[in-house]
Amino acid sequence: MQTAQLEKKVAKPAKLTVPDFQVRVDQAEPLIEAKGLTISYGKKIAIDNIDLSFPKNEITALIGPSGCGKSTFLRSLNRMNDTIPSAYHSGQIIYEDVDILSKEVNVIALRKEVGMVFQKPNPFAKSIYNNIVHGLKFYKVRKKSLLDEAVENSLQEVGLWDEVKDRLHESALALSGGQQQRLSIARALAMKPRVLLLDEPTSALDPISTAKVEDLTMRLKERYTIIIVTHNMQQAARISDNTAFFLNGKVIETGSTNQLFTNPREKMTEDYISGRFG
Ligand SMILES: Nc1ncnc2c1ncn2[C@@H]1O[C@H](COP(=O)(O)OP(=O)(O)OP(=O)(O)O)[C@@H](O)[C@H]1O
Repeated sequence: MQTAQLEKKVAKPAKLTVPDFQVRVDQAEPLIEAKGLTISYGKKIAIDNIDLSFPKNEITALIGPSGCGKSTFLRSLNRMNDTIPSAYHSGQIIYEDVDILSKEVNVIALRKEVGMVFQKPNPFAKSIYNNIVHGLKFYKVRKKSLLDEAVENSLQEVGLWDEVKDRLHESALALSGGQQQRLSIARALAMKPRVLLLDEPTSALDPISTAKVEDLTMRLKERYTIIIVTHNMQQAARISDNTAFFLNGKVIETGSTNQLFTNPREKMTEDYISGRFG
């Protein structure tokens, strides 16, 4: 009942109506799809006419050498590039039959659906509790029982609840780096997104914390569609279902992770995954 109330409250914010992403299209494959996407920063083309789709409830890894456009592409999926004045795009990204790059799209509603976690853990300088409820309060969720429930559920989801339940009102900045990154994921999950974008989420973490975040990511795909940028090819091979290899702003090859790593179609993919460049 409480969860239903929470969903209702989060799903229907008073001012967010265009477009209504709450309409669920079950079994629609792919969930999100770039079509002829080009992104430039001024005259510099960072993403060059890419077509790429992301199956629902699967993990897709974006790999490629530094500067090939992986983060630019990832950020376009929830319109984070909007904050960069020189960024310009053409093409489409289709989600729920809507081109999310369209000017009419409500970007705040989009970012609730398509959550993002960054390379460095970035908890707010607030308590653990207030980190989790930050987005919900923005959506005018005020009832304490709903907020409490969201905090417990999302911390349980990332395996942090038992570690922090006795210090929810202490600063999130006192957590370890690995815990902070799981808190960042929990904060995104509290908004009940459908898609989770992870931009090198373990590159600042030690091996044990990395393993925890990898295990968590694999568990989360039951409920979320996950797109992860990683420089760590073992990580891509361990956790992803699909991999896209980027080079110079283009997707050179995409396919199942198993196929791409064991039997790449393209010579450039083979050279990259075997460490000949990058
Ligand atoms: N804000 C920006 N302004 C101008 N150019 C940018 C900006 N962000 C990225 N670029 C350029 O766009 C290209 C793609 O960068 P991007 O960060 O997307 O690559 P990446 O593959 O994610 O790299 P890395 O693996 O090093 O993070 C690079 O040439 C980069 O210098």
